Amino acid sequence: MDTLLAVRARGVTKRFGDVIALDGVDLEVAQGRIHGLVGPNGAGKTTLLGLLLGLAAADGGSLEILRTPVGRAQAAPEGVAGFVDGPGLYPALTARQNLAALAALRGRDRRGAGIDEVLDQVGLTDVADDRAAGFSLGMRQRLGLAAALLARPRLLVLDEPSNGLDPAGKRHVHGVLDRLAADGTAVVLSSHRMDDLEALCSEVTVLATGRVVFSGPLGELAAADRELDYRLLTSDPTAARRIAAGTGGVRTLDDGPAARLRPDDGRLVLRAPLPALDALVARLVREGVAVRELAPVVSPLEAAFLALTDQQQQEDGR
Ligand SMILES: Nc1ncnc2c1ncn2[C@@H]1O[C@H](COP(=O)(O)OP(=O)(O)OP(=O)(O)O)[C@@H](O)[C@H]1O
Repeated sequence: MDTLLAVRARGVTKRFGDVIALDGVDLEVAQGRIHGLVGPNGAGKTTLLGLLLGLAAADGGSLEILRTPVGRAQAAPEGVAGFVDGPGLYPALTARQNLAALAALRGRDRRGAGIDEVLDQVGLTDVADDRAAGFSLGMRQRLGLAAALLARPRLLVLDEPSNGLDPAGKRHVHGVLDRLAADGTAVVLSSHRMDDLEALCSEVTVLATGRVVFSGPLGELAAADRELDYRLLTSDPTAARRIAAGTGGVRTLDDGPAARLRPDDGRLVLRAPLPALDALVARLVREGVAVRELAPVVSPLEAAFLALTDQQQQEDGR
């Protein structure tokens, strides 16, 4: 339903000279969703996030943010916050002073601005009076998130928010984003990490060379009928190879780039869609070959991502 959309982009284009950074991008993000933006380097993720933040204007197409049409003017509607290319901070100021300065810029009284609350939310209370200049990348990311939270956003836009975060920091930030989404805030974030996306997002948009090659629920991206590469360890590798060769839809990968995937321990590397793999396992068991290990070479999500983006880049001749 349109009324619940925080972002609605139709055919958005953005050029930098001869470079088409975004080429007819459609994007819909509903309130309360955490939407991941993924794609190879140069795919257009930062450019798109910048448009959502009002840091630049699109050259074509239409963009509605929080149900407000965004025209050529470079200003995001009230209720949008976040950062691209790392948060902008004053290194000489402490974490608390950075947030107070921001609150003052927004014309808010520092006591009523909720500075202590957002420092607590991102886990920076203990270093609130330390200068940002001494902060690690992960701490700067958290302070950037705190700055965005001060604005009480209904659309939060984050470029690589997990950059530099240790596992505990990542879990903390994920918790903050989950709670925001549960309260109805839409979050759009970019990431190169498939594990982050799987942990955080229910839906993703995959960009390649400025175009959307997939947009929808994560589960649909890792479709069951897609071919994946698997490593298979059995009690009898020779018999397993013979049986795999005789199972429709299963290919044994021994040559070319796949050879590097083959460990020297009797494991086979196979390429197959899930139904063919099921048939192979059933045949192995019937013929008395024990399956000791069967695992995808890369996660189904990563494989789907690589397949989609490779295909687009080949079509574009890149
Ligand atoms: N200010 C700019 N001037 C010129 N070209 C630009 C500018 N910003 C982006 N581009 C180009 O637009 C394309 C998309 O860049 P963008 O930074 O949006 O990609 P990205 O998906 O965020 O990449 P990465 O994963 O490396 O951050 C690239 O070809 C880039 O070189």
